[in-house]
Amino acid sequence: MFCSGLLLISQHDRPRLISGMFILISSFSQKYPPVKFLSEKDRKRILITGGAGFVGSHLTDKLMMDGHEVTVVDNFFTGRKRNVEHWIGHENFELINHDVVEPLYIEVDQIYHLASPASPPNYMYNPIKTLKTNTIGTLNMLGLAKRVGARLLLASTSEVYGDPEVHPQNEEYWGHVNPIGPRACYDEGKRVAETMCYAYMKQEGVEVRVARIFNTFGSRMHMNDGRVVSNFILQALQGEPLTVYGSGSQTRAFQYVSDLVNGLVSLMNSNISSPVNLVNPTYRYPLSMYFTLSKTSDTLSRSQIQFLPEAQDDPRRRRPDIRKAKMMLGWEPVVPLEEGLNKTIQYFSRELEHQANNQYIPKPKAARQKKGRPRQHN
Ligand SMILES: O=c1ccn([C@@H]2O[C@H](COP(=O)(O)OP(=O)(O)O[C@H]3OC[C@@H](O)[C@H](O)[C@H]3O)[C@@H](O)[C@H]2O)c(=O)[nH]1
Repeated sequence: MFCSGLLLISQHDRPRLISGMFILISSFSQKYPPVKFLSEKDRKRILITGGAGFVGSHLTDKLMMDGHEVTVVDNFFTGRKRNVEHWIGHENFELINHDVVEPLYIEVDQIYHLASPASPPNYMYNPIKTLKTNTIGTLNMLGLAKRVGARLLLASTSEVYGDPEVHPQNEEYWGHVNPIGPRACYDEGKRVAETMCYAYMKQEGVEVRVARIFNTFGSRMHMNDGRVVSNFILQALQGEPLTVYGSGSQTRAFQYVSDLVNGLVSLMNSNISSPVNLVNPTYRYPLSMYFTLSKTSDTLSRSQIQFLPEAQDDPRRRRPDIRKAKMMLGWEPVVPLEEGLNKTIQYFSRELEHQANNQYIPKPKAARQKKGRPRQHN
């Protein structure tokens, strides 16, 4: 049939028809990453809000490969179709362009509620929207969980501890947050999201899980993310000085994204309804991160440092206690910092190549800083 049709079309149109046939054939034979077979009893219908984002897309990969049916909902503010495009068309996968600030009516067994910008420049970009996402968005997802009897895991944050006055921070610590500062839209947004989870649990019997996620890095971070690891790597790869805010002596604990994803899945499937810290507890200063990066790559070791004014309300010390996750989930991070950084450097190198081919190289975003002249250092 195709051949006889081909005889009737012009010489000019032939290549177009042939390339159309090629797309059709290749879309039928599309290869997906390997997916386990799960029986009806074990296979869950899982919703991931923010599933096209940095963490959400890695979680999507794990749950898809484990054999579940995954629905990703994203408004694509910081998420990207590219992050999940390898699943599009798979019978277990669905991608919905939807903002959680609007209600959603679907049937699911579990909800991983990750939707929210997470890096300081992104969540400060539109603080009202960040508040709406974390409050109205969380109410909508808890309402959905209640209606369909699903379990909901909230991606909360170490930022609920604010600028901590107690070290290390275990889950009992109530935190030290400035409720009217520039970070409040996220810190307080996540704090009230936690409050909502426990109100729905107590009043409506909704099963909730709360992960307090500390600094996470890895592939699929946005080029414009603005957090320290992506900024340092991108700046170094582009031969620019690394921007250190303040003295560079603030402390943070970092984890590679695959460790976090395993922690989220363990928590969801555990019986722990109280909050759990998830991170690699080895903590570092931004400056020491620079020295680790220098050891990891020659290009990075040649970088200069530029000291800029400190970011407003930047937590001075963050030092997690993860004994609860270890004891109650049997989870602990396994990817060494250097190995994670190496993978992330490779990812950003490829991204830069890709962007260069498209003649577009976005610059990392800067944090909102205190006023004052930058200090001069070498
Ligand atoms: O270019 C930079 C970026 C950041 N920094 C500093 O590096 C430290 C870490 O900053 P990041 O922006 O990576 O991350 P933050 O710790 O401020 O916030 C993060 O915390 C935990 C997560 O849950 C949150 O999603 C994220 O907001 C801060 O002290 C910051 O001032 C720099 O010195 N230079």
